[in-house]
Amino acid sequence: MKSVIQKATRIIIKVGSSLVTNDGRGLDHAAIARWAAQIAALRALGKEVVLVSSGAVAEGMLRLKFETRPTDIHELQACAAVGQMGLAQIYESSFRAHGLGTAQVLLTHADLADRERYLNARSTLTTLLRFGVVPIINENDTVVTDEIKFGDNDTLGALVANLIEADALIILTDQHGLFSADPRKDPAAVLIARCQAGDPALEAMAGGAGSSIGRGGMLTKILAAKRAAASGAHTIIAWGRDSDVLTRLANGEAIGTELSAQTGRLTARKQWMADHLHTAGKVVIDAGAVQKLSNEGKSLLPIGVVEVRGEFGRGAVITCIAEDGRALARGLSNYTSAEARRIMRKPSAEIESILGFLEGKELIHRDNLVLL
Ligand SMILES: Nc1ncnc2c1ncn2[C@@H]1O[C@H](COP(=O)(O)OP(=O)(O)O)[C@@H](O)[C@H]1O
Ligand SMILES: N[C@@H](CCC(=O)OP(=O)(O)O)C(=O)O
Repeated sequence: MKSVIQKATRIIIKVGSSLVTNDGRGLDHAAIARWAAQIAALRALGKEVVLVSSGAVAEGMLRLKFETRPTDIHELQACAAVGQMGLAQIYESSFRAHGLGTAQVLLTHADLADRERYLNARSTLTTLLRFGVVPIINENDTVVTDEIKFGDNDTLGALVANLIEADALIILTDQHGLFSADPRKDPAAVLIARCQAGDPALEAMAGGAGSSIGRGGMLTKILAAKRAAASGAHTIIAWGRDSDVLTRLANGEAIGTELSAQTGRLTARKQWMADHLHTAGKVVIDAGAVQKLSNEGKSLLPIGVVEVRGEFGRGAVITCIAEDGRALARGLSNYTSAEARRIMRKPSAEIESILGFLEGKELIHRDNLVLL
């Protein structure tokens, strides 16, 4: 049977500060070169990869000659800004050696909390993947304060997995995976090879960060796996210093800890939509569209829409109703209510000339549609 990583086509890989900066001694060029080579190999297998990299603060501290982590938020932010330049430079040159381009994406909490910005972040990331570029993500530390920080990149990695509906999240760290207790403190601790993401028993095993370099520790990794599982992504926690860790995973080797998601990607999305009680708007669809949706499992095209009710934005959950008022389905709209009114009853080939752009030839794609 194929492993989670063999099956995955879209993978988020998160690397922690201690790995990236050689425990705070400075950017680990050799390790970064090895990850770049392995990610190039994953891409050659047809997999899309997004890298979430920590290390800006640790690298900036070194460059600005801080012996200990500053407590002043602005000094920390200055470190992050300086260190991020180092990260961008080393990733760009390491991937370039394999003919791959990189793109820097710095995100804040506000970017993912606001629907419009969330959708923009999603479109940009998927566009970068389409261009064959490797997005390198970090938190935009220079503009966030403590209260609105993701705080740790394990959480950010999981949110990115949710954002672009990745199949898997690989968290590389300085331990071989999740142990029954913190191995730095308990020599009898044993590696947990497989478990279910979200199992509350795991939280009791995980402690905080093992060094002053890392932020999250194991608990944030366990919680990240739970969050990733909500959109159907499986998580692997593995030892990032293993020189072939990513290729071994891609070859189906069972290394590290696998935290499996209980629901598949599509099911998770459809469940989320089914749970959405308050929908922003409604579209009335004709008999032909009712047939396509209910009996043929097809997408909803604008041509089958006869009326748009309420106001909604792109990406809103809307309800599809038949002309007799029966609610039939719920789904994510590719267009705003105003745009939907302009393209309803029109063939999809005309969308671009009417609106000046094309978000999709469907008003609701069938992957984003759940029948009621
Ligand atoms: N149950 C556990 N299993 C493995 N590591 C644990 C556990 N509990 C706490 N840890 C600690 O978590 C550390 C990894 O987290 P962290 O230092 O934040 O790394 P990273 O920079 O990779 O995010 C390990 O070095 C380890 O000491
Ligand atoms: N944005 C911060 C990341 C902090 C962080 O989450 O560190 P880690 O626990 O090592 O993944 C930085 O680049 O320094």
